[in-house]
Amino acid sequence: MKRISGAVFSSSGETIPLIDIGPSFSDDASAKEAVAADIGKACREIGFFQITNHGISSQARQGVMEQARRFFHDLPQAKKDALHIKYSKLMRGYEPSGVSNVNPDDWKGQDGEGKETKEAYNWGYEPGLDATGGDGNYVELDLEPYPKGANVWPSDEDLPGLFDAIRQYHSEVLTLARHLAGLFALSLDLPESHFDKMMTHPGTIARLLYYPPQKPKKATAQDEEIGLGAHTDYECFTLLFSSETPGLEVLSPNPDENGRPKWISAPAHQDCFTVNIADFFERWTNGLYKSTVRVRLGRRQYTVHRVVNRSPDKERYSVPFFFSINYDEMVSTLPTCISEDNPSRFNDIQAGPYTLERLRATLKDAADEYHKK
Ligand SMILES: O=C(O)CCC(=O)C(=O)O
Ligand SMILES: [Fe+2]
Repeated sequence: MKRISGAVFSSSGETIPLIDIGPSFSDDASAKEAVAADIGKACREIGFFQITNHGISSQARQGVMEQARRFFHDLPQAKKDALHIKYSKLMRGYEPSGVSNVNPDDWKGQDGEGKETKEAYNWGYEPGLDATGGDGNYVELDLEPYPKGANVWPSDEDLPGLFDAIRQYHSEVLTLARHLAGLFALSLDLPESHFDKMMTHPGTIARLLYYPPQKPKKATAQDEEIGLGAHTDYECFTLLFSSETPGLEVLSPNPDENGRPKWISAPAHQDCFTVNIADFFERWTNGLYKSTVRVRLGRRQYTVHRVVNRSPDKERYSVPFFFSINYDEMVSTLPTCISEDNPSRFNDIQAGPYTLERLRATLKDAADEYHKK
């Protein structure tokens, strides 16, 4: 066992490490290297960690949480329905429960009904959400240039202040994500600036998520209600902020004493962000950094994280931010992750088309018809 920044870290990955990234903002190269080393270790072992002293203002955090509550509670259903993702070919806007399942197994036996209870509101990068203003070359997931972004926002009359709160949150978190990308580079024996040229107009999808409290369980019910099924994320890494109702669960690399999957509940601290590695980065690092711990049991394969709001009376809200590089960027396996003994296991991939394909796979057939047109 090793203690990292106050958190108990077990080498078998039984807890989610907590890393104080404050020292990484100093000019002291060795302090930066030390934080990068802690991050690298967490990424190789479990692919999840939490960060404190991240620099995101409490105004940005509280502001976006307040807007999440207002979006799901105060906006009339008809106004939400007018923003339905079915009107957006990039799945921007309002996603009622039942429209998508991140785990395709969850469609089965549901008579076409989705199993997940979450509701979402999705948006993506636009230059106005980036503190740098972008480089003028943004292209979307489908590689089309949308100078103003493909987003669909509620009107300022319906939800005054929502756009401003989201703009502040998105731009602060994007600045942090670029900083973290530098630490990831250091942790992989690359210069800190290695990713800079690839994140001048980076794909960044974010969403407000709402998980209702658990309904009383029927005697006949087999399963608990799932907020968001077992899945991995698709991009480079995710930065998650949530309300204080816990719900995020991460699959342990070790099964429980009966050989069943063991889920670790992620603490929901108001001053922490949870960071996890996603599939694009796992491929890019030749599998060195884990987006997924897979446990095979019978015919089912369990993947790395899910959300179950177990509270009978408290709602959970969260705001994940999925960080990608520029969507038009094509990447080959990072040079420091390959050697003669460990050649690249993955083909070159382009960030936008890869992510779009993964997103579309979460939609049920009816919605697919629309989006695949
Ligand atoms: O809401 C959460 O806690 C996690 C959300 C998540 O895993 C996702 O949106 O991919
Ligand atoms: Fe996720």
